[in-house]
Amino acid sequence: MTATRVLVLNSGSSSVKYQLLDMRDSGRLAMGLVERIGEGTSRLKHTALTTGETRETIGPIADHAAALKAVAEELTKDGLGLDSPELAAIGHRVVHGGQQFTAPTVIDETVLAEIERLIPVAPLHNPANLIGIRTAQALRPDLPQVAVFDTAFHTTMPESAARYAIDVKTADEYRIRRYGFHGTSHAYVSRATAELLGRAPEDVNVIVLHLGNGASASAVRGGRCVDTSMGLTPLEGLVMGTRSGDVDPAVIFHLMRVGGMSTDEIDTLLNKKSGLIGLCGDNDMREIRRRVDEGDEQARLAFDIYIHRLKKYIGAYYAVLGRVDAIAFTAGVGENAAPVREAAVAGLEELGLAVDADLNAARGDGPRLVSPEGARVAVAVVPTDEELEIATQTYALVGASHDLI
Ligand SMILES: Nc1ncnc2c1ncn2[C@@H]1O[C@H](COP(=O)(O)OP(=O)(O)O)[C@@H](O)[C@H]1O
Ligand SMILES: CC(=O)OP(=O)(O)O
Ligand SMILES: [Mg+2]
Repeated sequence: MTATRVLVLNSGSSSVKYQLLDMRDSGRLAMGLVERIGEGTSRLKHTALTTGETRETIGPIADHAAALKAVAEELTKDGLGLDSPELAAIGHRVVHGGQQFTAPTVIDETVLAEIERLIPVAPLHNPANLIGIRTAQALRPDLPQVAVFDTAFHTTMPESAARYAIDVKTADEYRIRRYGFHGTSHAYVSRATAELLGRAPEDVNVIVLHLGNGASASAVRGGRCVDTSMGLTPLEGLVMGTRSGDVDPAVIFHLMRVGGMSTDEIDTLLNKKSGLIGLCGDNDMREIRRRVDEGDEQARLAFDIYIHRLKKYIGAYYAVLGRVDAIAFTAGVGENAAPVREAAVAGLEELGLAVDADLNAARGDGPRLVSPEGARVAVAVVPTDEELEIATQTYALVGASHDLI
């Protein structure tokens, strides 16, 4: 039997998203999400697309290993268990791959050691990714496990964009540079945007705005990333759900010297208690918009700061690219929050940027244009699909060799 299925695991700091796909037609067989891992009331939502059935389980799931075992049990109930001979590989999202990993990679002990070495620069993400890999290896030791790195797409950035202006010797010793993240999404969305325009990716310059709980922008010239807003870690750049994005680094010295705060306290402050939640107590854009519409001043200011930063990056990447064919909004906020898209391009008509109010307000599933007809720069909503991209890259790497077995 030819093995054509790929299981994709996207392990976040407190969640696991997963999809099982059949790569003959890239169709989804099952998908789901485990949320609030390690909290009292974890939630597993599983959908078998083969039957259309959805099951939801609420109850404690102590850690990522327990979460993956619960996922494996759900798949087994639908006859899609991990013991299936049709499974060709398991693909894992790995957030930090440093400079070394520029492409999807079959995981061995050396790769695992490198992912582990990078934990200090992705403390929220790489540990969860490692547990996902080790648990999957224990369940199917015979299968190829593939790492698809968030950082890989950004390794094409020129040194002028990737380097910080700090002492070269120190930077090299500690490998301090801009790595960038969400690369799988930036790659998928920039390609899908070119397709939406009916043009080859090589001919198109796109600014991709990945606005989820974590958020990042990238400048993509002819299919290659030339700049991105996240840096050494996923803390830099845009205002996010709980992360500050850009701050003057001296804020940290000030909090240490004057505020008496420890390194860990400042790390937690900037990664978990800042961004939208730090500014107004909510990190969900739906709730923030509801409060703005009710006249809540604090939510209004949080929204305005979020938009101001976004607009600065649009302007910066416009300048980096010189010519922009499209701006693509993606991820939870980018795909769903029409007021964010409208506000982000408001006043940029001189740059050829605008949204059509009706198109922008309309809902839709697939990629779509929201700019007025004939606009110089296309403004698009392009749903991301990191799991499909990971499955495609995983199968491209191992599918062909597996067929020979
Ligand atoms: N209908 C909506 N309107 C506005 N914002 C939304 C909507 N749906 C989701 N979001 C936003 O998307 C965020 C989650 O985005 P997502 O890309 O799933 O993030 P992550 O992958 O980082 O968990 C939510 O926190 C919320 O702010
Ligand atoms: C790298 C990163 O920020 O990922 P996420 O948005 O999933 O937290
Ligand atoms: Mg995400």
